[in-house]
Amino acid sequence: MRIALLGYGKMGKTIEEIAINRGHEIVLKLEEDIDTFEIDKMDIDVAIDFSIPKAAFKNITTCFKNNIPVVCGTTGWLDDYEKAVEICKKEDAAFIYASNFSVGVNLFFELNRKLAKIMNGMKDYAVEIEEIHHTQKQDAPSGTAISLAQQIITENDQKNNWQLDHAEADEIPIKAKRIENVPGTHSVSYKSQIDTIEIMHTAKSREGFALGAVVAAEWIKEKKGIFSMKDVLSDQIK
Ligand SMILES: NC(=O)C1=CN([C@@H]2O[C@H](COP(=O)(O)OP(=O)(O)OC[C@H]3O[C@@H](n4cnc5c(N)ncnc54)[C@H](O)[C@@H]3O)[C@@H](O)[C@H]2O)C=CC1
Ligand SMILES: O=C(O)C1=N[C@H](C(=O)O)C[C@H](O)C1
Repeated sequence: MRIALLGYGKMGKTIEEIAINRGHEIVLKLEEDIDTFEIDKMDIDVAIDFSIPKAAFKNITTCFKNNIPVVCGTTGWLDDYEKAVEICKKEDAAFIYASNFSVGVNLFFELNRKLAKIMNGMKDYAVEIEEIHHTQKQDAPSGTAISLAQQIITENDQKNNWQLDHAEADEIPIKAKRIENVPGTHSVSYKSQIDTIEIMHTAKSREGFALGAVVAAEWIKEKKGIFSMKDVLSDQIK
């Protein structure tokens, strides 16, 4: 596959290594405005966007307009997600966004959903999410923490929203910590006066995120439409 990397930072470089090992070719390493490249002439099979929040929407929609399928892992731009979906449909293109591409976190999402269902109505327990990332991260809370909160909100009759740090009774508090070199740690805890129930995912490196993004790119190459990582992993995660 001929892959365009939209964003060539920590994730772009890890994806490059894995993609080449899987027999793909990197034909573009974008670190600036996408308009400076004639991507319509580059014969790109799939674009993988791990850039920055303010560049993601333009990168992605430029690809849709040039009939290039997009895998996007950039977080912190989701206010424009619905607009991107509309453009994708209008252009008959293909799109996968995931706040987290690792298989481990997608298993963790399933666990979170099930635990949220069990804990719904357990009034002695207060739910809380914590995420820890490296100090260069531009957005807070992490996209993964927002996905975890949205899953809990779907299952929990008492919670309608999430809030960074201090939350009202109907909100889930998310704590975001920044510590040098941490690739990504997420926990969901339910605390009562007498005990705590906690689930946690700890990424040991960026390899899982990058491998998931390359697998998603291989999966979406010949498809049209809007997909999720759950679609990509449907054979593995029931
Ligand atoms: N969904 C997932 O599984 C994961 C998502 N992420 C997200 O991916 C994004 C990138 O993460 P990192 O690689 O760690 O960040 P990074 O800061 O190392 O890399 C970002 C790159 O984007 C480039 N860039 C700046 N302006 C650009 C533009 N207009 N077009 C294209 N590229 C541009 C920068 O030069 C930089 O090289 C973040 O939003 C992060 O939250 C990170 C890890 C996993
Ligand atoms: O910025 C990162 O590094 C990460 N971002 C993603 C997020 O915001 O959830 C995924 C992963 O945790 C690493």
